[in-house]
Amino acid sequence: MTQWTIERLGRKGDGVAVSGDARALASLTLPGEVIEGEPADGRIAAPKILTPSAERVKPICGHYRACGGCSLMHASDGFTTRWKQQVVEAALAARGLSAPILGVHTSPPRSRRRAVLSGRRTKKGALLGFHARASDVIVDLQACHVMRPEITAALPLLRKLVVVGASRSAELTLTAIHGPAGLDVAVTGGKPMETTLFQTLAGLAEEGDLARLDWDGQTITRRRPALPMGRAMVVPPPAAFLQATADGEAALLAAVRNFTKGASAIVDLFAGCGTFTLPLAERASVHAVEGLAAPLSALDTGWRSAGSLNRVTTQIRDLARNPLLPDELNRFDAIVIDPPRAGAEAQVCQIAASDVPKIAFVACDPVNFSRDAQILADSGFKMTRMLVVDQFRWSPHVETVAEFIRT
Ligand SMILES: C[S@@+](CC[C@H](N)C(=O)[O-])C[C@H]1O[C@@H](n2cnc3c(N)ncnc32)[C@H](O)[C@@H]1O
Repeated sequence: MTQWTIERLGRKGDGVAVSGDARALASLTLPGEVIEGEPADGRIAAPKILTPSAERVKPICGHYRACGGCSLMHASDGFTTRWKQQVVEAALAARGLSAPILGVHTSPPRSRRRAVLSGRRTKKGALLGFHARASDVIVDLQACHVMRPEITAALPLLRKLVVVGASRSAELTLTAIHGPAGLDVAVTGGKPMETTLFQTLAGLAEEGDLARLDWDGQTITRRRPALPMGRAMVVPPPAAFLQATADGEAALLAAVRNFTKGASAIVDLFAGCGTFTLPLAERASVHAVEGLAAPLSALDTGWRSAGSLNRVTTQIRDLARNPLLPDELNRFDAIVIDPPRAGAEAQVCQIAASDVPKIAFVACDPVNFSRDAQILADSGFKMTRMLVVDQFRWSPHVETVAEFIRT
């Protein structure tokens, strides 16, 4: 058997194992550990740990070895916090950038309010859970330490949905969101709706006391699954993007409020359902721009029913193909931008050419964020401070919110 030493963790949390000139990835390992194993396709699937790291802890979840939902549960919280901060610092340093990091905000266990699960029918019933590591096999989940307990408690009900609604070959995607009204479940990839299936689904929605059940676009609403966004209440479209934990959202929002302090006209780019727009409208007018019509419509309805907020306007626009131009941006005194993982290169180039004095930049991919940050730095913006936010505890994901000020 070959012995390897783990040099560091790669971006997806796997150990980079080194033996002489050879390199391979080894899951569930930590830097400095000596392991034994043979690689296949560049990966040591089941490494034997010969010298464990002092940062190694016993994973608290019985599914951990198999389930791909988590990949850093074998590391101490202190290690993971430092590692996530280093991931951000290294991505920035690769572009010659740095900024004071105000801290790392980590969401507590069992706080994930939005979970995307996979389901498949079997001869005996159904499999429901996350995929196994680097595999399309579903690990049947009985317990979970990341999701809110209300979602975990609903797993038997969700499994029933898979049994009645999945055809043998297809895999269902079930998005479960927990909010003040209860559970909001959206299923895609299911059998086509017909009368008997509708009656069964309505019965299951009642049995599980679901607030809403959406089946490939057909919706059973028992209660409106409204979520607070500042003083407004918003009913997001089924399976809508939301910040993964309420606690992480609060940390991001506090930073966004702080970084846009004093602005009276704000543009919120990639606005979604209004996570930032509606709270910011308590003290400024906000123009919300987003590529999808449904979340913007939910945002607008939430703003209208809240009543007492400043003016909010909305615009559906593809900001990758058709970014807001400098002339359009210059009527605002602050920009909030929260793009998807790919970042916002096209939009950031236009911001760089504008006169807007400050930006609150929320990002979920440190490498793409660093590319965009460099464009801003090259055009005279200074990255003055940032916060690292870890809403995906025990996973390699890391988010940031940064302040940019034009110098
Ligand atoms: C990371 S989410 C942020 C949403 C919102 N700021 C929030 O915190 O809930 C990114 C948003 O960008 C939108 N989006 C993705 N690609 C887009 C594009 N090319 N143009 C405009 N919006 C886009 C998505 O629909 C999604 O709402």
